[in-house]
Amino acid sequence: MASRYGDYQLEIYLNGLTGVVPSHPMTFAELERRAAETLPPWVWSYVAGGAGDEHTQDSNAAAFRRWGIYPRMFVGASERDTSVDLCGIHLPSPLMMAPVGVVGLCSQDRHGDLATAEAAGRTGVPMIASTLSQDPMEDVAARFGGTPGFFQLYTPTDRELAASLVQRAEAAGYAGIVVTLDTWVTGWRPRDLATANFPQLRGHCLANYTSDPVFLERVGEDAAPDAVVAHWAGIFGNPLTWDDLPWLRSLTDLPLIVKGVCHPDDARRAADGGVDAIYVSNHGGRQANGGIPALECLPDVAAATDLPIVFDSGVRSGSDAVKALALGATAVAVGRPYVYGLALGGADGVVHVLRSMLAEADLLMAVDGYPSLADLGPKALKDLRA
Ligand SMILES: Cc1cc2nc3c(=O)[nH]c(=O)nc-3n(C[C@H](O)[C@H](O)[C@H](O)COP(=O)(O)O)c2cc1C
Ligand SMILES: O=C(O)C(=O)c1ccccc1
Repeated sequence: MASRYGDYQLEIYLNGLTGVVPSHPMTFAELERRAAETLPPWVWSYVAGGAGDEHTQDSNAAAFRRWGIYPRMFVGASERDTSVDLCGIHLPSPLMMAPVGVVGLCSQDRHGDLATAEAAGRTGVPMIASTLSQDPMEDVAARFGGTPGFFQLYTPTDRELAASLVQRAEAAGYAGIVVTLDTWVTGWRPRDLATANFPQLRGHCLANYTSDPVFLERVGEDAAPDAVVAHWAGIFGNPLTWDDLPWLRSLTDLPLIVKGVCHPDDARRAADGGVDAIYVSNHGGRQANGGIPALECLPDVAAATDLPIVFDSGVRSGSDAVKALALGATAVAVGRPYVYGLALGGADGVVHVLRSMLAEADLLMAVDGYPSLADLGPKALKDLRA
């Protein structure tokens, strides 16, 4: 399928002829600056912050500067094919929206999950809907408008609850399950500690639990908010081991994607355990500081497995996405950038951020002579550190 993502550029310039300039930022730096001004301080610090002194978080974005994309001439890449197949699911582009637990709180009406789902429907960019949402997963899925969606599972210690959440995702039409492995306990986050702020402990973003029959059976239909939070805090995180993988696999026939895998040995073992895709991520640097930029982990994981690979952590632009694809990702997810778009402009703001990223990537493939994603491999890149 030929992509027309670059047309967003023309649309913006043509609007300019009638005096209309884009109402949302055109760079990540400006997006971040304006989101900081717009979001309530306690939401901003939670979203923007990371683990420790945020060295890993900063390194995630900086790691893209190690690589330069070779421009190739006489290619005539006038049509680009950006479509991908992810576990049998056809996607018009390799871009995805990473699961963000507090996205619900990032729009003025506190229904940011629904606005994000609407943006998925308008762009064809899939949303990976977090377990931690302001609206139940069924209501989120109802807004996908034909774009496939994924459900991200935080595996609770209560196995029946885990099974119930996955069954609900299947019934609601989600196309795949993403199990996050790196966050069964919260990392050391100085910004949140300094403000003694943790949104879920204040009762936010627990709609998937309070709408779940198993959870309600445990706490009682009329449980007080404090009792809900206390029960949630008690069952939220399950420190899974390899022995749990057969059980996880048995929960669903949908594609199973494991998120947070950064070591090639873990990728091999997960593949042996029957998962359908590996999601390379260090949670945007929110969980462990002193780590490795996620992009640096990507080539080794890609070399270790034939499974499709989803990548996130530090992607801030279309050229970042192209580099991750060249280093072995099948699909690339963004976190904070679309959340900031949501904060500034609701669903329209998310659509703007996604279309801008897609347009930049598409035009880069045109200018640099890469007509399809298959043309983007390690040879498209120069290691500027070597
Ligand atoms: C505020 C916030 C909340 C997040 N919540 C979740 C979550 O609920 N589940 C999950 O798997 N990852 C969660 N993540 C991690 C993202 O899925 C993703 O790995 C990360 O944001 C990617 O890095 P980036 O923000 O640099 O693009 C969250 C990230 C942020 C910023
Ligand atoms: O904030 C996060 O990154 C996140 O996903 C999370 C959710 C619940 C508990 C701890 C971390």
